[in-house]
Amino acid sequence: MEQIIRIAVQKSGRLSDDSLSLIKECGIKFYNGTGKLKSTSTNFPVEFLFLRDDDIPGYVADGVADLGIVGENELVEKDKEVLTLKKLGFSKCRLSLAIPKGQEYPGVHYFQGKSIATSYPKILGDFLQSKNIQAEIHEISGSVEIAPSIGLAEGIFDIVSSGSTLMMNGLKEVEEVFKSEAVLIGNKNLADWKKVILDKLLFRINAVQTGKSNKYVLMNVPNTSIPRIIELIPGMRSPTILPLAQEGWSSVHSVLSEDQFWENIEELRAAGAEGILVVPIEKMVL
Ligand SMILES: Nc1ncnc2c1ncn2[C@@H]1O[C@H](COP(=O)(O)OP(=O)(O)OP(=O)(O)O)[C@@H](O)[C@H]1O
Ligand SMILES: O=P(O)(O)OC[C@H]1O[C@H](OP(=O)(O)OP(=O)(O)O)[C@H](O)[C@@H]1O
Ligand SMILES: [Mg+2]
Repeated sequence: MEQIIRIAVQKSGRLSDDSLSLIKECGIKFYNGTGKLKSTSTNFPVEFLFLRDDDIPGYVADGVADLGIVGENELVEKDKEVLTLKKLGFSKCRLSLAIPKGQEYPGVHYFQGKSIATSYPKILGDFLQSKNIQAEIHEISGSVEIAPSIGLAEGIFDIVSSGSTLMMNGLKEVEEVFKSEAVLIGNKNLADWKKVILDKLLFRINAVQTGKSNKYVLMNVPNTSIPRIIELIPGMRSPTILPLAQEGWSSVHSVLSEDQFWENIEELRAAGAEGILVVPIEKMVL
């Protein structure tokens, strides 16, 4: 039998598009037709399981799936024994306490004796305990923001990203408790041959992530400025310098992180750089 590993990804929701894009950017091809809950890649030894995100930590802990992509919020809430292998940088959000907009908020003791609706009873319970607050946790599975307006609870504890769902429901965020993003998780007892496949996958993910956080930068520079420009943009090893057709000028190429580019842009121009182009990098292997 061919040796393949299983990766659990969310079937549809806030994680699924970015999870599938990352897999595709890693050059892994698979068929993803609607309704198909299992798919084997045609060019990488992996099978995908498309699941509810709630089930992913448990499936990975039990070894039904070897790897999974899930939000840290769900991972910590489910409290399963798995390895966190890599932060993936998407589906960033936070878990926060919120109360009706018109209420005054004197501090976290506001919640003493109150009722709070949430889909994250464990994370909320741990937070309240750490603050020595007794509150009634009312677990509901979705549409948590509706709870105060229908008299179900006095406050809520739920996912916030832009804050627009809170605003639309007359609520305000008062305590940020937990920051989350998507992570790649793995079973704790992967066989050695599975670890070999995992290493290949991590290598590809790293190349995609490093590419995304860097830019290829090209600029025209008078030759007299080249030493100063090299100081400003050292590049991976050192910049490439090619002569322009016009005497006394060169084209300087380098790889920079986006932040570094913006930090140095004024100095680059002051040093005489012009015609500066910034180009995205698809993959980068250091
Ligand atoms: N508004 C948001 N912005 C960014 N990330 C989010 C947002 N909402 C949720 N997430 C992240 O994406 C994960 C999945 O969110 P989603 O709303 O798709 O979950 P779900 O409704 O529980 O899906 P499922 O049907 O798979 O159980 C969350 O656990 C969280 O990590
Ligand atoms: O701060 P915001 O940008 O408004 O995002 C927060 C909302 O996003 C998620 O719900 P989603 O829209 O995914 O719907 P769901 O209830 O189906 O999970 C989450 O449950 C919040 O309700
Ligand atoms: Mg879910």
